[in-house]
Amino acid sequence: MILDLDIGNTLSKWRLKDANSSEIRSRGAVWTREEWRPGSDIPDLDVVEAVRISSVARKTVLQETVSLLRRKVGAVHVAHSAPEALGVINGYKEPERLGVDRWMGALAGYQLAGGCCAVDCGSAITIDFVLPGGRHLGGYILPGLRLMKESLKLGTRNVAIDPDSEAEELLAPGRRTVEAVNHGIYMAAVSAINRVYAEVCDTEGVALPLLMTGGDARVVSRGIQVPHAVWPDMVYGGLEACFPLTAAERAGRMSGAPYVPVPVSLEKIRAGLAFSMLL
Ligand SMILES: Nc1ncnc2c1ncn2[C@@H]1O[C@H](COP(=O)(O)OP(=O)(O)O)[C@@H](O)[C@H]1O
Ligand SMILES: CC(C)(COP(=O)(O)O)[C@@H](O)C(=O)NCCC(=O)O
Ligand SMILES: [K+]
Repeated sequence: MILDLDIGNTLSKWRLKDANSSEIRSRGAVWTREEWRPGSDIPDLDVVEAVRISSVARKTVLQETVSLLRRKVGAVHVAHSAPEALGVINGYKEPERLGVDRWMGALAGYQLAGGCCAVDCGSAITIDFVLPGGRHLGGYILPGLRLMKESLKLGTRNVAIDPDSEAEELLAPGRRTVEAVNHGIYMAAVSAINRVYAEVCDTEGVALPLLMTGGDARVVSRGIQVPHAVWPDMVYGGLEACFPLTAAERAGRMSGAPYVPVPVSLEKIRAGLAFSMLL
């Protein structure tokens, strides 16, 4: 079994993948905290022959996790942001400072779709661009839905957006504080993604496939008008691409990868942008 770990600022996600059949056998998440420990909802390490880790948590969390795992598992692979990997050139001036979850998403998106816009809606919302040919442009970081809500301190922090809500409902003016807050932050997230996508495609002269991941991807995606795909395992896809262990992975296949969304034409993207700016 292969254990894949995606340690975010809020949640540490894991999944167990069968090295022979490539099937995902189980998955789960625990709060990111001092140390990642095998426990009730975390897999039994006896069946694990290799671990792959993407972590944006504090260095000590990663160090402790790795030293715990190294005692029990033969192969522990830790992903790092690099100046170049798998045909993608990191756009950061200091490439190692790019969040490794963003780097994993960019690599996975590039492997799947050639160029892409990779959006990760977690504690933060990140929007990264990779052009066909592999140049990563860098990206945008904004607070995630939960962080935006917590920063307001209006006593609404415990009333989450219902992930099953329709976008239309969430974009309407709120008529109570909690509704005004939820609809406001939803509007902020959705309009930022729509706008950034259109602006960068316009500037670069290319309509890029849009891929979304993260805990809030499903609800945010309902407000995104252009074609896109939600890929919950996108960060894991980057781990598979960087550290291929199975035959399927060595052939470039990533578990749970979606069909590549066909973007609308650049003309349509530009028309939408002009319309929204009343040009
Ligand atoms: N069951 C859940 N528990 C906690 N957060 C959730 C849950 N479902 C959705 N979320 C949302 O997902 C976010 C965490 O998403 P995730 O992509 O795991 O973040 P990160 O990678 O930053 O840890 C939270 O900030 C919250 O808005
Ligand atoms: C931007 C992030 C906080 C997003 O993390 P997440 O919301 O997935 O927990 C993370 O990618 C990070 O710590 N990045 C380092 C800074 C940067 O990418 O520029
Ligand atoms: K994120």
